[in-house]
Amino acid sequence: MKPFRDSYVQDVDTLAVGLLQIGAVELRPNDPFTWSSGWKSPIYCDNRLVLGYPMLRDLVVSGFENIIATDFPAVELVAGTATAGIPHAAILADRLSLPTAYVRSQAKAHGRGKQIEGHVRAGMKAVVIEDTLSTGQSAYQAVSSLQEAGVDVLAVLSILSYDFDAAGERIQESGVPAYRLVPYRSLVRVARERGDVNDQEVELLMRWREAPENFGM
Ligand SMILES: O=P(O)(O)OC[C@H]1O[C@H](OP(=O)(O)OP(=O)(O)O)[C@H](O)[C@@H]1O
Ligand SMILES: O=C(O)c1cc(=O)[nH]c(=O)[nH]1
Repeated sequence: MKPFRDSYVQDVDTLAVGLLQIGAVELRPNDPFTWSSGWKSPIYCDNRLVLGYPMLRDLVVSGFENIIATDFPAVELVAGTATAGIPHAAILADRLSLPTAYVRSQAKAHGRGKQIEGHVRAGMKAVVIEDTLSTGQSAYQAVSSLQEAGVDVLAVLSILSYDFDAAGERIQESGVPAYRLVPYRSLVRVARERGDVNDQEVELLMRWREAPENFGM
């Protein structure tokens, strides 16, 4: 199975330019970011900012819609990862007139103690919406939770993926493919073309991607 899959009619460069223009991408090689996985990173991409730009937001949701129309027309549920996947999942579900739900990183410690919020039935065909795929832990934990509830997860759709080998292995193991609107390499290429980064920074960003777990150690 090919783990990382491209979107179809989505214009990757337009979307990458959009992310760069709104300042979603920040480089801090000398003061690394700490990621959700605990990894240290010279780059952070805050795709939550897309929510404040309706045209860019529309481009994202249209990109997801194209993937579904082409490869998963039978989808019955659009599930978001908490928290950053939730708004995109809700907008997409609204467009497709489908139910939406979201998956917490952990079951709630009070109330009904749920990890999956929303009405989910066993046998439903679903896609999982994620904003950024790094190690894939958040998205594929959501996939496992949904599968435990009997949901048939067809794919994970994200705005950006770093396309790490570690994520690729996780995807292969699960058998659920990951589509991304902007692959990391495209983001870096477009950033270089626009002059957002210089050749030295491009080299750092590409070298870092090969062994991301060791950065800043
Ligand atoms: O692929 P992974 O290694 O899991 O990393 C990616 C996840 O990390 C971020 O979420 P974060 O944990 O920061 O929470 P948020 O969505 O609530 O902002 C991001 O929104 C993804 O969900
Ligand atoms: O892995 C993460 O936590 C992460 C990376 C990134 O670039 N952006 C983000 O929101 N989270």
